[in-house]
Amino acid sequence: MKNSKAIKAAQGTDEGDIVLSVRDITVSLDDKLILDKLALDIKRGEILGFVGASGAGKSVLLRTILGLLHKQAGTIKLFGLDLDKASDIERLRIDMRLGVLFQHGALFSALTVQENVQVPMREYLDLPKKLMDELALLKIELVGLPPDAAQKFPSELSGGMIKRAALARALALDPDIVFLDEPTSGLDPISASEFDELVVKLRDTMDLTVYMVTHDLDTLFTACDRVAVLGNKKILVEGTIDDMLKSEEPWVKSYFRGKRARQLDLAARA
Ligand SMILES: Nc1ncnc2c1ncn2[C@@H]1O[C@H](COP(=O)(O)OP(=O)(O)OP(=O)(O)O)[C@@H](O)[C@H]1O
Repeated sequence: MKNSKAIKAAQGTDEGDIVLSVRDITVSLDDKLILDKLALDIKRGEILGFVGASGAGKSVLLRTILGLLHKQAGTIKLFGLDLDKASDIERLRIDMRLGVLFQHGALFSALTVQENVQVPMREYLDLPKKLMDELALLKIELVGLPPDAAQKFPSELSGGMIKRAALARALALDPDIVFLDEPTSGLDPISASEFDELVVKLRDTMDLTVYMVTHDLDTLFTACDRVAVLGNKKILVEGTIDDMLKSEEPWVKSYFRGKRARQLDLAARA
């Protein structure tokens, strides 16, 4: 366990500590059932790693939580509020407390890094340009990018810098929870591990809650407090890495006790 916030996150069962609560979510796309009465909670201050086989429905769940896909049944509560019952203004306030880093960074290629970071500010806030410029520079610095990255276009950045710029944009409104969709995919192992360290540091300093879809075993072993595994349209298993290592569920067993995972486990315990 990484720090006192993570310990608190692991202990907290109080309703107020649950940032996101998903119950009995059912989603069908093109008449194909993708998620079937799925349930999941994420507690304040924790880093939840979300894994599952390719095509299991991780992105579908994320997009459903964010309101980008329609669900057939179930409830999604963010900060204790049922999204189906939220008024427009409540929904807007909730949206302002969420940050999202989509797969592949998804920066606007025609905008500089600074302008990309300012997109959520322009969407939700009415701030003078000078203040927005200062805020964007603060976020750019926060994610470890040099100040001269602000005026660069995404095509001028390395893969690791693109992820950091996308993270800066996700943090633009000082969110309470960030959703990261495979943030380390495509990065070399050193950049990936630096990105993981950054996420942990931001969680510790900004009191963030992190929901991270990932295939990256390094990330799961080193950065995540808890892991949830999606399979058979539901959460198959959830718990700590130790719980994953003890699980007899076949997919979980082969994923977490395969050769590569065993090497990482030994390294983490050394
Ligand atoms: N908009 C859509 N319309 C129809 N089917 C879709 C749509 N989006 C996803 N699907 C289907 O839903 C299933 C789950 O896809 P999803 O992208 O959520 O998987 P995933 O677990 O995120 O996979 P990966 O790890 O490869 O990113 C797949 O069978 C996919 O083809």
